[in-house]
Amino acid sequence: MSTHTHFHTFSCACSVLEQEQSHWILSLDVIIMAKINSSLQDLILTSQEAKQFAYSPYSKFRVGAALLTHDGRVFTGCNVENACLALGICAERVAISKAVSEGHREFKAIAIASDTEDNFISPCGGCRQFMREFGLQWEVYLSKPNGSFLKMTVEQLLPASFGPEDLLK
Ligand SMILES: O=c1ccn([C@H]2C[C@H](O)[C@@H](CO)O2)c(=O)[nH]1
Ligand SMILES: [Zn+2]
Repeated sequence: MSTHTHFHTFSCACSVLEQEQSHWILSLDVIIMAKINSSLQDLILTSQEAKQFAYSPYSKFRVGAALLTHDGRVFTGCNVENACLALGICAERVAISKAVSEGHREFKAIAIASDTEDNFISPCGGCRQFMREFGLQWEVYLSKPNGSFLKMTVEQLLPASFGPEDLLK
């Protein structure tokens, strides 16, 4: 009898512990998600800040990008146009080139910002290929000025692509 009571008490304590544990795990999940969301918001905000430096006197179309590396560094870029119009370069390629030129080739995500309110700013075909060079499974955040975004992978943006592996065959 006493063993049973003891067992009962123990199992009660156990289920309370389990509940507490799952509560903590849930809370931790919420904290982790909140952290991921806030760092994502940060990345989008950083791309909006980078947009301020856009040199786009010809198109008057400002674009900013913020690239997050595997080791947590962020490289920014803006579009840089030229009187020889064809020489202009996109924000995304500036950010990627800045990172690569400082030894970073592994990327987690890139956020892109423009002033367009009606649609999520989408990277041009050239930039998609430029991103693809450094992997297919990383994230591209196409954003609007209000901070809303569309999340896509490089592969979704450039399916059936040609890449560095194809040259090794
Ligand atoms: O995703 C994009 C789309 C456009 N542009 C630039 C190129 C050009 O300077 C201007 C108008 O196309 O915007 C970017 O930098 N990134
Ligand atoms: Zn581009």
